[in-house]
Amino acid sequence: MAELESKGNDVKLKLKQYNFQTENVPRLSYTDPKAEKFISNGLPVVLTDTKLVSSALHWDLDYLSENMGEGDFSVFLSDTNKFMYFDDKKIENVKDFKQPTQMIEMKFPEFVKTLRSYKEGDKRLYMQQALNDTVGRRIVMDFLGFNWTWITEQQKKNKWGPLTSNLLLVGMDSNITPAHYDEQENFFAQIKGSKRFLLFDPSNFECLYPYPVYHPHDRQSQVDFDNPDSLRFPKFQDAKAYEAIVGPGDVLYLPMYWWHQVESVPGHGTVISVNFWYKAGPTEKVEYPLKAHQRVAMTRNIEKMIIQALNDPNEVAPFMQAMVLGRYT
Ligand SMILES: O=C(O)C(=O)C[C@H](CCCc1ccccc1)C(=O)O
Ligand SMILES: [Zn+2]
Repeated sequence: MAELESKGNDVKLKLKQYNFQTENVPRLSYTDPKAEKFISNGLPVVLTDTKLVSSALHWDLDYLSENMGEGDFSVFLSDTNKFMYFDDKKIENVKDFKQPTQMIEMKFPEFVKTLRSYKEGDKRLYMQQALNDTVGRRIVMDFLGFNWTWITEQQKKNKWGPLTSNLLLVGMDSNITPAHYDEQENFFAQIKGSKRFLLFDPSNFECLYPYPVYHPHDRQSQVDFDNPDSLRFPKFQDAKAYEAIVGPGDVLYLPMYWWHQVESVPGHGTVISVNFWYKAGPTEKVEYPLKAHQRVAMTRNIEKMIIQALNDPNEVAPFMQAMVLGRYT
C-alpha cells in the first residue's frame, strides 16, 4: 500500500493504510474496573498510568550504551523494513528456505554506532534481546524499579503461569514485525517512540493463513499485508482488525494467540519497548463450544502429531489432503 506522507504532525496519515476495516482497542486507566474486565476476559486493552516501566522512561541510546554492560545482543538485519521471525531449528524442514533476516551478535555501543551511521540503502537494524543478568548495575536498578507489585498481582488474579522473559526491543522507526501470534500472555510496555499494533482475534485463523507448524515461520501469517494474494488467501479480506497506538508509558495487554502486526511509527527516531511474556496458566476446564484459541491449540497439536507420525514434513500435506479432500469438502 502507498505510504501516505502527512504534511502536519497527524500521526494517522503517516501510518500505512490497509484494505481491512479497523476498530480501536479501548484505552483505559489501569484503575478503571473495566480494564481488569478486559484482561480477565482475554481481550486486548491499552492501559495508561500503570507506571509499569516508569523507571525506564529515561532510556535512550546513549544511556543504554553506557549501562547495558559488556554482553552480546541479538541484532536482526533486514534488506526491507520487515523483520519476520523464523525458528532456525525448523529450517531443515523446508527445502531452500530463504532467511528474511540475518541475526548478528553485537555489543550495545557497536549497535548504536551502526544505527547512527545508517543511511538509505543500508540494511535496517532491529535489536531483540531478552534482558539478562549481564546488564550493568543502573539497568538492574531500573528493572527492579518496574511496577512488579501491579504486574504480579495481574499474573496471580488471571492465574497465568510464570514470567518467562522480558524482551528488550530497540529498533528504527518504520520497522515492521509482520502478523503473527504468540503462545504466551503479554504485557507490552512502550518506552520511547510509538508503535502501532494491528490486532486480530484468534478466530481470524482462517483469514490469516499461518504457515505449517513444521515451517520456520510457524505462527506467522503467509499473507503479505502490502500485496495480499486474494487467490491463495481469499478470506484475508474478511479479517477483522483492531488498532492500538502505544506511546511512552502505555502498556498493551496482548492476549495469548491474538494475532498482531507491530509497526514502529515513522518520525520518532529510535523506538524502545520491553515486553513481559507469561506462560499460560493451567488449561481451564474444557467448555463447549470451544473458544477460538482452544481450536488453534488443538490444530497445532494435531499437526504436530501428524508430523511426528509421518516423520517427514513433505508427507504432511498429501496426508492431510487425502484425509480431507473429497471426504470433508
Ligand atoms: O511482544 C511481541 O509479542 C511482539 O510481537 C513485539 C514485536 C517483536 C517480537 C519479535 C518476535 C516475534 C515472534 C517471536 C519472537 C520474537 C515488536 O515489537 O516488533
Ligand atoms: Zn508477538
